[in-house]
Amino acid sequence: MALMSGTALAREILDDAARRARARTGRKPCLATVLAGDDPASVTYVRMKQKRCAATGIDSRHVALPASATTRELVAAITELGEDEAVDGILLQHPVPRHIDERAAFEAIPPGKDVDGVTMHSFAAMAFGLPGFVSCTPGGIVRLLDAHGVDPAGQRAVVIGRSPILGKPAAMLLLARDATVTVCHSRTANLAEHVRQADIVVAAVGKPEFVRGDWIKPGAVVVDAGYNPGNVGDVEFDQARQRASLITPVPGGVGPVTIALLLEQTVAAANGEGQPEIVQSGR
Ligand SMILES: Nc1nc(=O)c2c([nH]1)NC[C@@H]1CN(c3ccc(C(=O)N[C@@H](CCC(=O)O)C(=O)O)cc3)C=[N+]21
Repeated sequence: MALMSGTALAREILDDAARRARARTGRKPCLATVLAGDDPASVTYVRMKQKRCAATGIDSRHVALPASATTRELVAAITELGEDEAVDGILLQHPVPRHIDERAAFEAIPPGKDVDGVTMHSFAAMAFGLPGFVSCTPGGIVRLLDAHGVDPAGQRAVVIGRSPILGKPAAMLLLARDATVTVCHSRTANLAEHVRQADIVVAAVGKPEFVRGDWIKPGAVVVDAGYNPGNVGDVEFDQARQRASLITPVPGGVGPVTIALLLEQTVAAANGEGQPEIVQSGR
């Protein structure tokens, strides 16, 4: 078993982003973070993102809305950031309070500022293999595989979880890399049987140690994208590591790479790169 560490890769991505910040504009890029409510885990995650911005030469601006904010109020706040020329990227922290229409809020982010890759535009571009911003955790997973010499082409990949910003886009990106992708979820029958067949396992359920170590096929590559309180992943790490050829630790695996991608895409947005293009057939 070898560890698929994310800290070194994140460092590389961030160093590169820091070097390219200001390249075109002469000013620092700016990431706006938006948080509705005061969920303690979300507050911590947003703070981590802001700290990483500061260390990378990226300005950040924070918009805090009360948990009682309406969909209209959240959409209005995001629309304003979208129109603000000083803002290059917008991150709306997920999850939002239950009464808010999260999809409507995400769609208020203009595609060119969707550095978190959460809009329908970004998802479609990702699914069609067109230029655009990728969802940060799924993008980070593919970068981790690349950095460790894992080519998904022709491999059986099992993604556990189908959330709009994690499992589903992760499946699309693995498909784009020619993996044979199975998406498992809460209604999947015989989950263990699916996982036992997998050359690459991506765990994105959000349940601590939900994926049992003895489900892992010997030699498989295991990516744990679970964020649970207390820094516990979705995979039973100690048991899984005895079977896996490569496995991401938690912490120090997918998490740091996720944030690195967010900042990389913020710099790209500021430099006018990754700007989604409308593709016309010309026919
Ligand atoms: N719109 C949106 N985009 C997101 O990307 C998003 C989100 N909402 N909501 C919540 C999840 C969670 N998330 C994490 C990112 C990095 C770490 C991370 O770097 N964790 C450190 C540990 C941190 C610690 O020590 O507490 C690690 O894994 O090494 C964790 C969690 C992004 N998310």
